[in-house]
Amino acid sequence: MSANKPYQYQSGFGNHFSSEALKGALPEDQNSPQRCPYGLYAEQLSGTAFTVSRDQNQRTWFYRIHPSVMHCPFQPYRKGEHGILGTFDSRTTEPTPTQIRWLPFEFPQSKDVDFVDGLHTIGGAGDTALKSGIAIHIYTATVSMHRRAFCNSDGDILIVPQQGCLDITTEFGPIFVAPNEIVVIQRGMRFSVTLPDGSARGYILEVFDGHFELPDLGPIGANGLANPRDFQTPIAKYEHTNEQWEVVNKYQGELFVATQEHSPYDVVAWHGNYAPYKYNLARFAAINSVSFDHVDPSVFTTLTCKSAYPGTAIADFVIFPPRFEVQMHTFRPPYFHRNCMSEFMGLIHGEYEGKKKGFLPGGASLHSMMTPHGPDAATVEHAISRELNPCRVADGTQAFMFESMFQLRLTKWAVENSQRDHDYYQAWQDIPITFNPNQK
Ligand SMILES: O=C(O)Cc1cc(O)ccc1O
Ligand SMILES: [Fe+2]
Repeated sequence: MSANKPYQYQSGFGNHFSSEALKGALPEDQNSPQRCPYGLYAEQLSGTAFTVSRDQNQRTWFYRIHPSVMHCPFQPYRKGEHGILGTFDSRTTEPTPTQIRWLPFEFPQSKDVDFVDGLHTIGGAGDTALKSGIAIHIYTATVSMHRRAFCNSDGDILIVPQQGCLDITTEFGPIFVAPNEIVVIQRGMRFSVTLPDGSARGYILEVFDGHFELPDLGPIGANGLANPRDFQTPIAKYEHTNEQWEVVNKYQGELFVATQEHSPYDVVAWHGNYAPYKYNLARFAAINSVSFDHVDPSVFTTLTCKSAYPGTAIADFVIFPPRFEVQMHTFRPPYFHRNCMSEFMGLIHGEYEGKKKGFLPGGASLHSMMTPHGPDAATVEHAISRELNPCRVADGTQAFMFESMFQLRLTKWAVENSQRDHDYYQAWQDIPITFNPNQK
């Protein structure tokens, strides 16, 4: 893994940021001067409807060399060939309540698959056109994007790199993310992914409505979990070239491409609160039970995309961080359960505390709404017989969960994937049955 490049960032979550690569490029007293400093053009990027309440309103003003409208018409790109979906109905996807697990997703054989071509939708719910639902994607890429930008009109994406760093150029400036960090790139933002390690694999959660926020802390108080100051937003950096670029636009789950004679990364300055950010999962300040019983994993919510139902998320991004476990007279692993939310899990590195076998870095599992699941037999055997001394759990490990109020449907790619573990149900078949009516 390459070292984190010394990029500079602005710190804070949801701040009104401002950044200029050329001193004086930001108009000082207004957004849209008749003529902007240095002859730049002002362009607004809206992340919420103009009229949403002030506390929800998100937008950014770019000061750029070319207005981004200077491009040729969009044409279909790899229609019917790419692996991406934006609508999840009976024509395209199938539901299954069975527990599903995938071994690590395979890299493409060919050495010319970039981040866009290497995207595969696993499943999702709803429809981008109605701005209702989510999608979960996997990326496996073997080459950097070359004079090509990606732009998603369908929603915000949260990228979880699992293998390989991503050096991401955005309209807001460069962001460098390594495994164990995440990056959120919101609807409509152009970005290009370079692979400093030659290849990369990871997971993507896409929400078709709303934006990710920090969860409320309630009785926890003012600090803890993901702290706002640990979120990092890039600073402006521009290039002025007249080479030909492609902008690949995901719109309604389809891809379209347009060419233009300038770099999309010609933003000299910007200000606003609609901006991408990264976060290092090692910064998560975990809160948990220090007495007894297993606490629900919601204590590990890192980011949440709220629905209209208070407390019920369109999607939560939950992590299982290294920590101490100290609960007495307690079955310590994740409990057996059936959930009214869908649970998609991935593993960045290490071994998940609920599974001794088969859940591997770069793989995934799906426990659908109300589908029974829990620790595997080997984990149970250990948990019911071990000594409950305080100890470290999940050291050297980082698992995560995309938890959603929606019922997910799976793509053919996911269902028929060569990495699907058809024996997953075996994980629970040897759980020791210890019932004895004569011994309490
Ligand atoms: O199913 C899982 O492994 C995720 C999970 C972890 C946990 O600690 C409690 C509940 C839960 O769904
Ligand atoms: Fe679960």
